Amino acid sequence: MTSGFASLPGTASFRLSNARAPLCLLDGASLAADRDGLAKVDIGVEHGRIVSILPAGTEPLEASASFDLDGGIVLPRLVDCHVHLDKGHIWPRRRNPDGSFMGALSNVLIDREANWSADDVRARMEFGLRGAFAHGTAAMRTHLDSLGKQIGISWPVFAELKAEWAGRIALQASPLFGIQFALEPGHMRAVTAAVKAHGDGIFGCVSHMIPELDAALDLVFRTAIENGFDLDFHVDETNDPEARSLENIADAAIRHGFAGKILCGHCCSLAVQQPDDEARIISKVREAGISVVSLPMCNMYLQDRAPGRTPRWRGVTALHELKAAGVPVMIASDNTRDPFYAYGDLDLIEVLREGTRILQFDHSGTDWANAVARTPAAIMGTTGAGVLSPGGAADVILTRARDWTEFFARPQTDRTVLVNGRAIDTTLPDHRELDHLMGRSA
Ligand SMILES: Nc1ccnc(=O)[nH]1
Repeated sequence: MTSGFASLPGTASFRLSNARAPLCLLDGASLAADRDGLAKVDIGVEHGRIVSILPAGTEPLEASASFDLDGGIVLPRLVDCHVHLDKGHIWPRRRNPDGSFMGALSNVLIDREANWSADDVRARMEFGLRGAFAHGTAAMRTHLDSLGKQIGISWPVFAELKAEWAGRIALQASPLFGIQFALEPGHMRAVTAAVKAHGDGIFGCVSHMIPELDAALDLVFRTAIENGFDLDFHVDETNDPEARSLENIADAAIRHGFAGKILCGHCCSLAVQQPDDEARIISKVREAGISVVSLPMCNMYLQDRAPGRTPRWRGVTALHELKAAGVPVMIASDNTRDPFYAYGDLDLIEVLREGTRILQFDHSGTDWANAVARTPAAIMGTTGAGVLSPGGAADVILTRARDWTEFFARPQTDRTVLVNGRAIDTTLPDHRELDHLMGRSA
């Protein structure tokens, strides 16, 4: 058992004193922030809930019932709105031979066909959930590969895990398949039935520039409207400027007067458009009420890769421009140790650190913590997650870092994670636990 650097009072009521918290993630308090956008606060906890957030030093402390953060940053537990738990950790048995997008797609397909039984999917998803929980994740949306026989395997496993993990991680799923399959009525019926039986009212697919794109999008939007689904798309994950399916999605949303939420992931090729095209597409995205999640670690891994050539592009979408236009923007983990991304551990502090470097969040405002907290919580409808608010659960990540440079300089592996006011075990699952599924021995 490890629970990080902080040893909290064992009482039902205590105070987290002299903490720094991002002002953008504090609700219900009027506070001043420093130049990093951090406010010095004392957080009162009673019976697992936050009862007060006051400027540090407002009320005298009883030393016995407080933990002094000594200026350390605290965050709410975080929200990961785009992951692939069903693919996670297959790398040892099915690598990506060249690190390319096509290499990822074809090797996942081979592994899925050969190995993705209910037991296999369950063990790997559970491994991912255990790590994410230990790192301090409160809510997560996973995509589930939804083609053929896999629909009947992965969705029931997902539903079981969602029930088992309720109260620890709020889990959602969205289906994943190439949009060409939207043209097959039998496929759409099967996926719709799986979402209705096991899902969370979220439907989606991967949009490509197929000739029938608009007709296929109409089928997807009609399915969503008939069933009251929100939508979640994988969009334009390529450096080909001809890939503008984001615009087709925005047009379809406007054409259908779609009232649900739409989350578009990746949108890489938006960053390689001519300025006029980029501005037009962003303005339609805004008008259509679409939110965008960038996946910086996976995008940098897969994009702009060619043998013997040094990459010149970071692979990420035009996230600053989208944000400036008023589009809700987020970042998330995406894949973990599978052919789409060889690394990763569902640690949103890593994602925020890498996102800060890859997307240069620094020098561009102090509210980027929203991108792994408040904004994805709103998109996922997980009320209360991703913010620190009086009345809310005392779900808090405690760190020793006093400003963003200390925070991002180190991986914060000594963090303490509170769930309902109690420190959880932050020991990570051992990769060896999956050896029996990988045909591997130590
Ligand atoms: N980046 C990704 C695209 C499609 N599927 C994945 O698992 N990951």
